[in-house]
Amino acid sequence: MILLDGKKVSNDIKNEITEEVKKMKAKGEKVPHLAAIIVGNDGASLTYVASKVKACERVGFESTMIRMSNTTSEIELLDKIEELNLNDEIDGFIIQLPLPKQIDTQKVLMAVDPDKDVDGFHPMNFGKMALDMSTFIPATPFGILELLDRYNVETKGKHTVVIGRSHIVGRPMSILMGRKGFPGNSTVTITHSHTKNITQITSQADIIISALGVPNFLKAEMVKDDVVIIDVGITRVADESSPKGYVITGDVDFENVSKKASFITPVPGGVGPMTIAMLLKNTLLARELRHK
Ligand SMILES: Nc1nc2c(c(=O)[nH]1)N[C@@H](CN(C=O)c1ccc(C(=O)N[C@@H](CCC(=O)O)C(=O)O)cc1)CN2
Repeated sequence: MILLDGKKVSNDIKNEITEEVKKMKAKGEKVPHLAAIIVGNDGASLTYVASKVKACERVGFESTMIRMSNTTSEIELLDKIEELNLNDEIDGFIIQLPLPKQIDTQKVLMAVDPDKDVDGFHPMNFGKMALDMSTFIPATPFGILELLDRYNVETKGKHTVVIGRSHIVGRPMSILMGRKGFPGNSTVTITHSHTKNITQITSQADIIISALGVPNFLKAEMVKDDVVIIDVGITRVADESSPKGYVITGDVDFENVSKKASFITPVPGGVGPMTIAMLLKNTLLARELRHK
């Protein structure tokens, strides 16, 4: 079994981006600038945004974090987005999800200038991705592609089963794994909460990408030998014995499934760190596109 080490690969990517930024600085160019809007006080979201800011510092990007209260109205958020759309200093920005329930997420994401949409969530960028056009690919799916690529995991002609159909991971992942090219050329099945007899499907999969958010959902008896496992689950499970009071738990019963797998991502240290690294890649791309 080979561990798909997202922590290591994300570090490599950050080092590569750092070199690019040094070249930009040497030429007197302005470095990429990422902004992140966070609405409310969700602990996990605050951690992720803090990691994004820290990652920007590490590679030499500029960053701006914008905090808005939990009671922010949709109009207030749309005004802030328009401000960032028009701010020439900002190359790309994200709105950390999930948003409080008074805000229509889809409406807000559609207000982002597609050229600054480094999360790749705007319908125009999603459509371009589905049509194999060059665009911003959402960071988590982009990170999974990069991991498969760097470990040379064969995807052509394989049966990929995606568990979960979220707009952030499952849906884009199912499109990307079925597209022409590498990684891709896979035959894809997407499963969700209405899928009947999921074990019958997962047990035929060569590659399983699980983005369900149910800790330890995927058991050893649900997979075949030599399966490739990508675990996108990052649920905080209460655990008084741990210093933080919780442990990050994936969708996959790692201890038992790893005994059958050919490749597997750990949680933590797999897909999560890749998400941050690929956001930086998208921000670099946004900078390049705006100044070419
Ligand atoms: N606007 C966005 N919102 C959200 C996205 C996104 O891509 N854009 N994805 C997730 C959260 N997320 C990034 O925002 C994210 C999740 C997890 C990690 C990560 O590094 N996880 C670590 C564990 C971290 C911990 O201790 O909590 C790991 O898996 O090793 C990074 C980013 C939803 N919202």
